[in-house]
Amino acid sequence: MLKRAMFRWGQLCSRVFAVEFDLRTEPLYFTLSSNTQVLPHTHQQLFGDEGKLFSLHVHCDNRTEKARTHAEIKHKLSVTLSRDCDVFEASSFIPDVKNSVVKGFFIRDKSTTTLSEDMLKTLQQSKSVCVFSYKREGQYCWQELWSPVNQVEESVRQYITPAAAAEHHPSTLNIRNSDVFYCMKEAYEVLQECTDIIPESKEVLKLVDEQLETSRGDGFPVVVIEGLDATGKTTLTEALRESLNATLLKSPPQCLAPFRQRFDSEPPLIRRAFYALGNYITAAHIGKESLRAPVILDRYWHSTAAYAIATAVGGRVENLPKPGSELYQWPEDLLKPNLVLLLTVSPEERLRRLRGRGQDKTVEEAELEINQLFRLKVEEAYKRIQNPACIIVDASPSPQKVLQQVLHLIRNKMSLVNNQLPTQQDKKPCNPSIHH
Ligand SMILES: Nc1ncnc2c1ncn2[C@@H]1O[C@H](COP(=O)(O)OP(=O)(O)O)[C@@H](O)[C@H]1O
Ligand SMILES: Nc1ccn([C@@H]2O[C@H](COP(=O)(O)OP(=O)(O)O)[C@@H](O)[C@H]2O)c(=O)n1
Repeated sequence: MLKRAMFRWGQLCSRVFAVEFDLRTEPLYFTLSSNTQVLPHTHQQLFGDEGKLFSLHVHCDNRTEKARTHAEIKHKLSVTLSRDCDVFEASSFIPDVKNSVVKGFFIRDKSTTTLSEDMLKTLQQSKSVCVFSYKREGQYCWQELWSPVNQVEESVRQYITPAAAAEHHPSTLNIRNSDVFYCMKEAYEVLQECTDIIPESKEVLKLVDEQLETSRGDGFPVVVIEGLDATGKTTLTEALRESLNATLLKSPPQCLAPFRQRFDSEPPLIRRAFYALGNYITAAHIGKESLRAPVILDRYWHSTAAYAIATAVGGRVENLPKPGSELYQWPEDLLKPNLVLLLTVSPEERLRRLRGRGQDKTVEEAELEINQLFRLKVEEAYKRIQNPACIIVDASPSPQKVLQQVLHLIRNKMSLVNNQLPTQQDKKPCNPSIHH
């Protein structure tokens, strides 16, 4: 059974394994070979230490089950293992082949307890988890299928062989349709697959279905304000609404608010599909509202994609998909805004504003505070998104100055596309049911 499962990933020897040993450096890459290979210093750091070494990989055909199993294991490892255990994100992939990644973890257990073995034993009973152990012999190290009783049928000893860095970081290979969705159908299908395990999915899909096809003609301008938490989006969007007599919308829309907490606790595949669908509901609202007034949007697809990419991509900013990658392309079926503005402030000013506000942050935002790398990746991903790209706005001056600067940008842009900004009297009666 174990052996069969293993080969369902494709030939093991054509795969590269990556262990995120130190998030500030490249992952450690290795392949498997039947020949012995002296490990270089870099790999000795991982394999050369004392302790028991294991890796486990989640590989099942059902993507929602796979995503949930991976998240459950991650949680279990973090709450159960002792302090003497190091757990690293690990994956196996075929270089530069999309969707070839099998995600998992590498465990280095220096404790004298059997906690990790006990847990692996339980996990291994699941048909979707494959566990390897690593043994050292002088300067060599080999991998074999792990069994608690050392009785794995046909277990083959495969020597660890260092491999060159992949051109595309493995975590970028599975982004499309797992973390970022480029058409509504793909995100919709994910929630359809979860209706049994997450009953709220049905309600979300119903809300999506209720939105009519939207096509936007030559309505009023649509301006998106993006940025990390506490960069001043709420302050600015409110001020713009006043100044331009505009309609203020958000993504995710208010109608999804009751479901947000539920989906925020789900693994990325499901969580990101939820936010992706939120954009399509907001798009339908934009279509209607922009016929009668300018629309200001507090977050839209740039946020969905930038946060998803930055979370999916491990380690350094250099690991992000390269500028120009198709992963930064706006979905073809999602209504495009006329202008996207990215508010930026220095990390120090942002922290000052966060503290001043003193309110609860989402887990992700709390992570931003301690995780400079993540913050840098979100901002960089924002800047790489194309068609429409965002214009960067320095949001460190006073609210009034930021507003003036942004009004200037909007007026410039609108005179270029020949779009009129309305006067107070121009605003047409609104449909209160879609006011957010
Ligand atoms: N231009 C500004 N200068 C100084 N403080 C600001 C400015 N804009 C917003 N703030 C303050 O920073 C905090 C976060 O602003 P907010 O508009 O809520 O950000 P966001 O909606 O992006 O999370 C609030 O306390 C707000 O009063
Ligand atoms: N259009 C959007 C908006 C938010 N999001 C997600 O929601 C989180 C931020 O939302 P938030 O409500 O905490 O942001 P603020 O409006 O409080 O700054 C991000 O972490 C994104 O993962 C998204 O994916 N797409």
